[in-house]
Amino acid sequence: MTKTTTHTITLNNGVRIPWLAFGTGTALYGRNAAEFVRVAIENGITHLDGAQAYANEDTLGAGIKASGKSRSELFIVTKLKSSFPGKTIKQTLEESLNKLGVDYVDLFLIHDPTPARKEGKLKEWWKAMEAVQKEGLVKSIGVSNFTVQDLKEVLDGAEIVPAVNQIELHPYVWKAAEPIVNFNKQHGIVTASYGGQTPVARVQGGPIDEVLERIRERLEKTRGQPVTSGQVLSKWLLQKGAIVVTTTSKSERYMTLRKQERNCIRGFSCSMFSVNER
Ligand SMILES: NC(=O)C1=CN([C@@H]2O[C@H](COP(=O)(O)OP(=O)(O)OC[C@H]3O[C@@H](n4cnc5c(N)ncnc54)[C@H](O)[C@@H]3O)[C@@H](O)[C@H]2O)C=CC1
Ligand SMILES: O=CCc1c[nH]c2ccccc12
Repeated sequence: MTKTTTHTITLNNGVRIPWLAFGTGTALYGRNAAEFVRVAIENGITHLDGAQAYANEDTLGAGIKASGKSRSELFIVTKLKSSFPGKTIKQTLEESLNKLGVDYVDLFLIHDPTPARKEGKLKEWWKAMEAVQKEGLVKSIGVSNFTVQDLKEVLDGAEIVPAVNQIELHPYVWKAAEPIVNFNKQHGIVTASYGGQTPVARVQGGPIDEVLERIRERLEKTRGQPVTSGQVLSKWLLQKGAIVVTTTSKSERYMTLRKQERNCIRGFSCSMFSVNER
């Protein structure tokens, strides 16, 4: 039986969040995610990143059920959609819990601040997020795609500090992201990253390709085992103190978490992708 990942980062409320998350957006957006989720959990992944906007919370729930894991063994995340006409934030969450087949989620994020920012409702949305945590429908609340300005507005008067700010993070956005990562850290907010594989998955031939290949070759030589560029990028994220939210629609790419966990603890880079990933 694959050992589940135990490498975690501690949130500002003492909750421990597994460092590696399987995402059900992007490659799995609007698709049946059940089998991918089940295989991810079978490979030891316990942190599952979902969203109301991904149109697949029901199949995320099906994959969780098919995994046979107990609720307490998993860290389940969903995100508040940007528009919910005629509904309260609590009502959208209750719909998510029903689709996921769970009584609570471990982390509930505001997915995108844009609509609330435009309507001057960021504080109002955050108060509603605080309320659902107090009611026990979620263990932790956080945000996603928040700027420093958005965070300052929410923190002014907040009873609960966001536990997480999930943002796009990889070397190509570091100049813009660094101030947000630093602000997160200064305020006890854990940075979760998405898009971490962009330099190899979406922007080949970019300016870091050469240095990425030099690092990959050096690690492969010193470690005496195959190393992928994706693993180097994951390690870069870990060194920034970030949670790594990634995904794949090719379940054969999974590396067992035992190998990843062992490599991570040894300070080696880790990725969900097989060592044959190119
Ligand atoms: N909060 C938000 O607004 C957002 C959240 N997310 C979450 O993060 C998750 C992961 O986001 P991604 O951008 O997909 O993560 P990512 O940047 O880690 O990319 C993963 C994708 O890259 C592909 N890949 C990896 N290595 C590759 C290689 N060497 N060559 C070609 N392709 C390669 C994989 O097959 C997979 O489809 C999403 O599923 C979602 O759950 C994603 C975007 C926005
Ligand atoms: O999370 C993935 C990117 C994203 C941000 N907002 C939305 C809304 C609908 C689908 C995907 C996304």
